[in-house]
Amino acid sequence: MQPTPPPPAPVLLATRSLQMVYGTGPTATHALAGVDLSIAPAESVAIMGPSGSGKTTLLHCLAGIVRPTSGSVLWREQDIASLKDTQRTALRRSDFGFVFQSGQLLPELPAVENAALPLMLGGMPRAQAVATAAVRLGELGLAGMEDRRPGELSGGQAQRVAIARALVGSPGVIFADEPTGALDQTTGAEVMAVLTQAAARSGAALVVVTHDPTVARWCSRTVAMRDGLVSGEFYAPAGHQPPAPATQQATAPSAPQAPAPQQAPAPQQPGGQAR
Ligand SMILES: Nc1ncnc2c1ncn2[C@@H]1O[C@H](COP(=O)(O)OP(=O)(O)OP(=O)(O)O)[C@@H](O)[C@H]1O
Repeated sequence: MQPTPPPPAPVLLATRSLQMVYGTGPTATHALAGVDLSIAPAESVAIMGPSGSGKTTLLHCLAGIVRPTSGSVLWREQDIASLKDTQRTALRRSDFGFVFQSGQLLPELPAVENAALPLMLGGMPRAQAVATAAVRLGELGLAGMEDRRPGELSGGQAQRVAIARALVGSPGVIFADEPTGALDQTTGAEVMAVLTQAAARSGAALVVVTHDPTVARWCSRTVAMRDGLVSGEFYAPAGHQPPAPATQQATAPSAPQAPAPQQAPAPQQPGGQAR
């Protein structure tokens, strides 16, 4: 008797035959050459690859920041590549969160207002938005720092504010482009601990573009890119737990105690479960 195949994993976000060409004629750059990718709800996916392989272009297409040349981007089965710019902007505000490398906070606003911005832009009254953002900051270990301006925060604290801002509207997915790129290794590990735990707690999927294999190890899957195509996928073993943060203070106070570290497969090395 044949065993019953497992049910297909649910899909939150997907690309189908995704192509992105910058420019025309002989100078055209084929940044994405036909990418098929499916991301499940609450999954964490790292996108790695050499410089110029198309990682950021893929992230921008997934997030509806740019419109692909051809192919589709399916968000909850809706093709967002065919939406008008105003519709994609509204979708980004309501359903997506973003964390970038650095410099993303408004320097004149206190931390809590930076974190509250997506809610205020969505029409929530200021007092309610600020109160909601303050709760998020507290969850991420920033209680007492609500009134500090970005210039009064460390790089790691500023990234926590950015993570709070990304999560404040309870998005279905968070996109992070080199979120630790401006940080040292220890602070970067702390930020990845906070980011992955906070995304998991809120049930959001996470898509991280990174050059750094130690960042990718925080994710349950690594997608390798080369020349605008997916060249391999590596899954962390079942029960994968990310590496323990460098210090216990690295985790948000409300986060569960990190279990003993269990090594995820190094991306792009034999031993990972390529599919
Ligand atoms: N706006 C643009 N106009 C023209 N070409 C672009 C544009 N953005 C990206 N490209 C080109 O598309 C290709 C893929 O770029 P992309 O930034 O997606 O790669 P990447 O893997 O993220 O690179 P990196 O790791 O260096 O950030 C590169 O050849 C790049 O030069």
